[in-house]
Formats: sequence, C-alpha cells, structure tokens
Amino acid sequence: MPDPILLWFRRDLRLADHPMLAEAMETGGPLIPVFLHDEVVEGQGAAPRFRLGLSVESFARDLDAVGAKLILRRGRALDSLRALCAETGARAVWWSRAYDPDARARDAEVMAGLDAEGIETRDFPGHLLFEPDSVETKTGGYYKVYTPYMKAVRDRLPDAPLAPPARLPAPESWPQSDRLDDWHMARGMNRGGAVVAKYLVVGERAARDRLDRFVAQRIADYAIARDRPDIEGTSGLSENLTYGEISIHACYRAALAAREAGAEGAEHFRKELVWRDFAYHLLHHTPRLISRNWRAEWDRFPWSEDGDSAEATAWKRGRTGMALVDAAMRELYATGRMHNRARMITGSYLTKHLQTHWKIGHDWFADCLVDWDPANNALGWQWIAGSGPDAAPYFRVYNPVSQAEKFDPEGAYRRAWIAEGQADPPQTARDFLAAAPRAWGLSATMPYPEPIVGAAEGRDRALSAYATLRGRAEGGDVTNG
Ligand SMILES: Cc1cc2nc3c(=O)[nH]c(=O)nc-3n(C[C@H](O)[C@H](O)[C@H](O)COP(=O)(O)OP(=O)(O)OC[C@H]3O[C@@H](n4cnc5c(N)ncnc54)[C@H](O)[C@@H]3O)c2cc1C
Repeated sequence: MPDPILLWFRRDLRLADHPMLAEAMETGGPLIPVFLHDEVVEGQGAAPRFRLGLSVESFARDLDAVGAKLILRRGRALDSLRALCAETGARAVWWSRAYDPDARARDAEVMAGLDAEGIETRDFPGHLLFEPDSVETKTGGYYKVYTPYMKAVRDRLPDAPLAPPARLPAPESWPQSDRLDDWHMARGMNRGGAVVAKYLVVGERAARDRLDRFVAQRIADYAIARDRPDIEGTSGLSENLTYGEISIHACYRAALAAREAGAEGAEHFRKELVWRDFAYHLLHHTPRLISRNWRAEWDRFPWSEDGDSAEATAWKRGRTGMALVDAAMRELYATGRMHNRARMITGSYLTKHLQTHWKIGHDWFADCLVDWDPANNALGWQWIAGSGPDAAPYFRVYNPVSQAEKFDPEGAYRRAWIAEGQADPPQTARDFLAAAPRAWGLSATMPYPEPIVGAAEGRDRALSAYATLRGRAEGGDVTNG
C-alpha cells in the first residue's frame, strides 16, 4: 500500500468543488483528513471559533459518510503534523491556500519544517475565484481600486464543478484523534452560544440548499433588496463561504447561470462575489490592511483608541440611542451576523460620530461575527473609515437617521431588535437580551437612551477632525449611501 497523504483541512470544509481533494483522489492512495486546533485557531474571536467548531463537526459527519475520519489534533501546526507523519508513515501533507498574514506565517513555518525532513508539502487553490497573483495591472502591479479589478477579471470563467468523492481510500489504520467536545470551541460565547446557534445554517449540504433557495427566490431582486436590512434580500452565504462549506466557484457559476436565465440581480450578486476576491487580492499584496491604516497619513488622525470608553462601550452594547445603529449592534450580538448596510452605518457611526479608531470596531466584529473573514472585515472597516484603498472618503458621513428612513422605512428592523419601549417585544429583541452578558445590566423595561452623539453633531465633529488632518475643511453628507 502506498504511503498515506495527510489532507490538512482549514477553511475548506467541504467535499465538492475541492481542488486538493480531487487531486488527492487521483493518486488512488490512502488519504487521512486532518483538522488542527492550532495557533491560528487559538487566535480567533469567540463567535468565529464557536462557528468553526460546528463546521468541523458537520464536516466530520460528511467524511464519515464517505468512509473517512477527520483526525483532530491540538497544538502548534508543525508539531501536530510532524507527529502525525511519524505515526502514520505519511510522506506528504497537502492543504488549500490561506491568505491572511497569520495563516501565511504558520504555513511558511510548516512548509520549511516538513521540507527539512523530506516530507512533501503542497498547497492548492480553492478559497478564491482567482489567485491574487494571477490578476495584474498592465505594469505588473496589483489593483488598489475595485472597478478596474472587476474589469480585469470580468471575462474569466469560474472553474468547472468537481464532484465530491463517493468514498475516500482509507489507511490500514486510523491514527488517534482528539474529541471535538474536549476543545470547548464554544467556551468564549457564554450565554450567547445557544441564542446565536438558532440563527446558523451549518455545513455543506445546508450551504448548497441556501444557494439554491437564494437563486430560486431572491437573486432577481437582489440589486435593490440587498440594501434593506428589514427584509431578507441577500444570500446569507458569507457564513458558509468563510469556512469553505461551499465553494466560491459554485456561487459564481450560479450567478452566471441566473444572469443567463435573465435574473436581473444576478450581475450585481456576481460583483459582490468579486468584492470578496478583491479583498483577498489587497490583503495578499498589502498584509498591513489587517493591522494598520492602509494610508499612513491616517496615523495622525485624532481617533480615540480606547475600546472601553463610554462611547465605544455604548456602541458595542447597542445603547448609543441611535436606533438603527443599536438595532444592528444587537443583531450582531444575537445572531453573529449583521446586514451589509448596517455594517457600513455602524462603522461610520463609530469612526466618525464617535471618533473611535476603526481597529476597535474591526476587533469587535472579529469577536462577534460568525462570518468573520480576515480580508472582508479588514477591507470593510478601512473602507468605511476612509483609511483604506478605494475607500469611501472620510467626509462622507452616513447619517443614521436618514439612512433609517430610507432603508428601514417602516421601522421593522429597529423594532425587531430594540425591546425598550415595546409592550410585547418580538423574539429577536428578546434573544438579544438573552444573549447579552448579565454584567451589561440590560432589560426590556429600562428607558431607551437619548443619542450619545446626535446625527448632525457627529457629522460636525467628524468634519472638523478631518479638517485638522487635511489642513482644510471639506464637506458633504451621505444620506443615501
Ligand atoms: C465594516 C464591514 C465589515 C465586514 N466584515 C465582513 C466579514 O467579516 N466577513 C464577510 O464575509 N463580509 C464582511 N463584510 C462584507 C459584507 O457586509 C458581507 O459579506 C455581507 O453582509 C454578507 O452577507 P451575505 O452573505 O448575505 O452577502 P450577499 O449580499 O449575499 O453577497 C454574497 C457574498 O459576496 C461577498 N460580499 C458581499 N458584500 C461584500 C463586501 N462588501 N465586501 C466583500 N465581500 C462581499 C460575501 O462573500 C457574500 O457572502 C463587511 C463589510 C463591512 C462594511
């Protein structure tokens, strides 16, 4: 029997459309799927780690159904893989590429360490539509602006579908595995875990069903409906894409097919999928996107960097008194998700009205989002703050009152999440109160606060701070985004 290959799964927890798995199947030799609770997983926020645990559990079941086991190990990736190679006789370790700086540093260390011992390492595409280095400007550089990036990839086709394996060739014996329960992936969630779990759609099959439902029922209206937090107008697939429960190529193919069939919103959906690739393109070329102002001149901006200030605390707890902002922050805490427009409005309110550094919002999202994605989150925050590539100009301040009038015209989204002032609050609003830590001291009967910073006052504050940075005043108000 040939030596087994270790297939190290990370953000690619699916069987279909999986380049590494498809190629491994062609070898005909035994395959040992592995998932590691390593230094990168250790560094993740509470909600992403919790959600990752559920994805791993689901994937292990799917592997079981095709005659394989998912071997779990905890510890530094290089140590775990070395030990597994020694135990199983594997002489090759394969994985699907990752692009964020922490994962890249880990992978480089693993590659060097295993190569030194004569163990073959190979990495594969699978997480993105187009590999970041495969898209270049005419002068051989990388794109900093979305529109020309989109133009450059517009005519490229997605990969053809790869069928899931019917059965994985098994090794003569399976190595010992940790028990997933012993990893306590939900530990950071406290009482929020049970609430957030109600809103999740986990695993490869559920992700595929979600895509099919979206295409059948919502993609046609997507271009307009996607902007309304009060209706279910988007796909919800970010939660699945981030763990690789569905391939981005499958989503892209579905978008192209729907467009071909005449669905109006399909082209817009395709463009959003390309935003995800663009975020990875930028992160790959400028890893500082995640940790520092992408434009260094923003280092001089007088942002508050106190994540525990009264203002930042009110923002995190959904108690700013600005109803659309608070509804969104509560949706985030109770469901682990937030509507895209609401992400922009809460981000603008934090960085502009509350003059608080985008990193504080970025880190809070990274702790609370079940769809946390290192590239999308960083690009989203730097975009809204004004410090990023292709960013919304800082002087564009989202007015949370007029945004609410436009995108939540009946107040349904705000009522869904804010219990205070309602005689019989809906389940969603009660879910938030059930998820929120007791130490926050929230209840449905307490008075709803006055705005800590009003819409106009916040805009003036933001613009005068911006003027000190630029040395001149600029003006403008975004009421329609
Ligand atoms: C401050 C801020 C933080 C964000 N953090 C994240 C994050 O951690 N994880 C994440 O996946 N997205 C993030 N986004 C982007 C966007 O809000 C979400 O992708 C979207 O809300 C997910 O919902 P959906 O799957 O229903 O999206 P749909 O509208 O159905 O879009 C389909 C897919 O396209 C991609 N996409 C859509 N919008 C964007 C966008 N603006 N940028 C990049 N990709 C996009 C996503 O993969 C999404 O799943 C952030 C945006 C902002 C402004």
